[in-house]
Amino acid sequence: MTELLTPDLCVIGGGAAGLSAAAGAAALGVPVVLIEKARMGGECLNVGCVPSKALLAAADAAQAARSIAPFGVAVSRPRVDGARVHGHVQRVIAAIAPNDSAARFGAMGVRVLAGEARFVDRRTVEAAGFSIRARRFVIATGSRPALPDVPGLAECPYLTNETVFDLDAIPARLLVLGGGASGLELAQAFRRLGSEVTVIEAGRALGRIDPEIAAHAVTALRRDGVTVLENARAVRAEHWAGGIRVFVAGEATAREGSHLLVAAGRTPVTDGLGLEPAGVACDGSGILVDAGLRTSNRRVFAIGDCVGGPHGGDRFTHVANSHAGVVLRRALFRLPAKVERAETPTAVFTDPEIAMVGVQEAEARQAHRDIRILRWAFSENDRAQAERRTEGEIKIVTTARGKVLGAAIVGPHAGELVTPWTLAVRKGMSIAEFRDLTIPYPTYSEVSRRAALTFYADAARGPWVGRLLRMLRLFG
Ligand SMILES: Cc1cc2nc3c(=O)[nH]c(=O)nc-3n(C[C@H](O)[C@H](O)[C@H](O)COP(=O)(O)OP(=O)(O)OC[C@H]3O[C@@H](n4cnc5c(N)ncnc54)[C@H](O)[C@@H]3O)c2cc1C
Ligand SMILES: NC(=O)c1ccc[n+]([C@@H]2O[C@H](COP(=O)([O-])OP(=O)(O)OC[C@H]3O[C@@H](n4cnc5c(N)ncnc54)[C@H](O)[C@@H]3O)[C@@H](O)[C@H]2O)c1
Repeated sequence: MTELLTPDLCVIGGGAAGLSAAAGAAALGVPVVLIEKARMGGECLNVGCVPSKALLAAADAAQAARSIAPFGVAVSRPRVDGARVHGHVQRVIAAIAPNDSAARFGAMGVRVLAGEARFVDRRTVEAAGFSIRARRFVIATGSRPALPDVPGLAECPYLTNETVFDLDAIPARLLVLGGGASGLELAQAFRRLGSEVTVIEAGRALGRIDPEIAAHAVTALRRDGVTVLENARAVRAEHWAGGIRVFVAGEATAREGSHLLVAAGRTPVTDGLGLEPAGVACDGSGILVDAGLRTSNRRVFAIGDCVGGPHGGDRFTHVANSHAGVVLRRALFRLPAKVERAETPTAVFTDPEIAMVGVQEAEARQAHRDIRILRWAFSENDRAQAERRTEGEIKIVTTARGKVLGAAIVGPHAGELVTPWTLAVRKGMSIAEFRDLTIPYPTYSEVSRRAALTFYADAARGPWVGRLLRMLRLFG
């Protein structure tokens, strides 16, 4: 017989989204049940952000050793030990895992159930031998790697983000299918760890990023020795004794690799959830929600990677976290909260790093009659020169009157540098706020102020400034 639980909130999925929702509710003293069928921490901790950034850190260390001579320091050529790199990645996961553990959430007051959850009707979920009849439900079941429709691919041995971090040897020749954030981060990491890498991308690499900004990163990958094929649609894949071959439209010879990594987008996890008896609508893009993340069943919300439709598709951990905040305000406090997508920054952790927030140039030109583009190059930044990290630029989009619409940065610490611009977009701030800031010297943050100052460069040389200065001279 199943035991009945009647919490205020039942959260399905213990990844970034579900954990944030459960922790926030528990902090308010709300009775919560959290159901996770696999590993607590979900994708980000186990097979996403954390292992990929740990792998990139190892790769950057190897690259730093290779690039050390101009500093006047000599070391022998780095030797990469795949098994020890794997050990490093797993130890980073293990160091963070206690934060997401069932024990920690139990101590917060969350009732954690290990099992697969399924709706049996509009108000009841079953899992791990329990029936859960909650006031509100939050679906946070995430996404899985999509397998593109390429003949032969399904029959080939291929890696995805779910298996690539299990490798304890560096692949000799890695083919990467997909040139999005996953594909390029991992391509650069494996190249710097010693693999020969070819990226096969059907459209433009980093196609979601402002093209000028993306070009810096793609050029840097090519300089590292990664072959990046753009407008290259994979049309067939085959497995042979020597590895894997991928045929690209318009190319006579196949690309060959010892390993193939598929990083070609995501599919929401909705199967087996009982969405039909729950009265929750979904389509191929994910669970359909309103701007406040409520599904077609008013008691049920969806957050994180599983969200589809016009309010979904931003598949990032920080988006999952902010979704959780919206749902807690709506479900617990009944406040009219909604997702503010324009204020959401994104970052890609290639070297040089990329970060963006708000409206980018192409979109701003469509929406506004007159815009200003402000830039500053990292090669004009003293700290960047001192550290020999001069690749990249900051690009700010404002209205003609200087209201900040968006920012895109490619260069060292871009992911950190984007935060004041996120605030500016959120608060509708003027570029004057950056002009008037005092920033410690020498820091990378100075690129933000220097870009802002260019807004006034023409005005400073304008005739009225000269007239004003001549008039002030009359007073002594
Ligand atoms: C290689 C890679 C690198 C990434 N790097 C970054 C990055 O640097 N920064 C960033 O912001 N984002 C990054 N992301 C994206 C980020 O990992 C995801 O956006 C985020 O993890 C989504 O969180 P989620 O909670 O929605 O889903 P998930 O983390 O997938 O969690 C869903 C959980 O639900 C569970 N579940 C599913 N169905 C059921 C069920 N029926 N019953 C019970 N449990 C269930 C699953 O087991 C899973 O644990 C990266 C992704 C990849 C692939
Ligand atoms: N730094 C970060 O925040 C970070 C890092 C990695 C992943 N992520 C998230 O994870 C999600 C998945 O990333 P992703 O890179 O897999 O997806 P993506 O959708 O960003 O990129 C997939 C790429 O694969 C290409 N592609 C698809 N089918 C193809 C084919 N047959 N031949 C050639 N190319 C093909 C697409 O054109 C696309 O450019 C993204 O939503 C992203 O938000 C975030």
